[in-house]
Amino acid sequence: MLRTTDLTKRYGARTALQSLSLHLPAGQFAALLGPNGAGKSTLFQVLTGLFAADAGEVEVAGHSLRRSAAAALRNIGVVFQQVALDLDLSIRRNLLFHADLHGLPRRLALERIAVACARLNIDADLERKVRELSGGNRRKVELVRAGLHAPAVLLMDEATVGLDPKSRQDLLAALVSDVRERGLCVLWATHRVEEAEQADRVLVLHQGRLLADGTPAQVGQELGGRTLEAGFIARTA
Ligand SMILES: Nc1ncnc2c1ncn2[C@@H]1O[C@H](COP(=O)(O)OP(=O)(O)OP(=O)(O)O)[C@@H](O)[C@H]1O
Repeated sequence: MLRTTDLTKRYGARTALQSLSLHLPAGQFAALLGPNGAGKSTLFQVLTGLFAADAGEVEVAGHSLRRSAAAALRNIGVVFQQVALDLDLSIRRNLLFHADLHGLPRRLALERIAVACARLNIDADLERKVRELSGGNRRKVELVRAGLHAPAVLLMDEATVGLDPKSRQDLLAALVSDVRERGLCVLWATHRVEEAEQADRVLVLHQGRLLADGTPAQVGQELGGRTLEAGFIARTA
């Protein structure tokens, strides 16, 4: 579903991604675990076409990002670290704007907005301006927006920042059901080991390279720790 082959990205003399090759199938919830500066955001910027890679290939749902960018990008939903909503528009207007960009029929868009907002408990606030919402609820609007065009691949960069424990749990439950029922492929960038432990698979990124790849238990062992956290800290500190 999502494949990178020998992906390399440099900023001047600094190499942020070094020959990174990954394959994530449909129906998998993968955590991209890396310390600050590992290259997680850079990978997302390359995957979403914001930056061109210096070398290597990206394929999304069978479409090459280089040769068929529009088709590849149609299959990606993304939540970046920074909030990117129009603060002076209501939740509904922000979401409809995104739906229009993707050419979603209005009735379908309204239906998906209603269902997704109810799932994350922000349906009572649909007409409120985003400026009036708490940081956590703004985050939820971004999450709804990322999934509105039903992408095959969802990229989440530190998606739970600002969410309280209950909201974090709701979000994870909603994602897991999309992964299991709809075959969604999720790549969840985080530096929180406890979040990575809930994923089907953990990819550990360090200094732009893949350090370990497997189930949370396998990766803990591969990194030589008694737990995933111990191994992660020992090898990336
Ligand atoms: N625009 C830029 N110009 C120069 N160097 C950059 C730029 N963006 C990132 N870097 C460098 O590239 C490397 C990877 O950074 P990146 O932001 O991708 O890491 P990250 O894993 O997302 O980190 P964090 O968890 O802190 O967000 C770091 O060494 C960073 O300093």
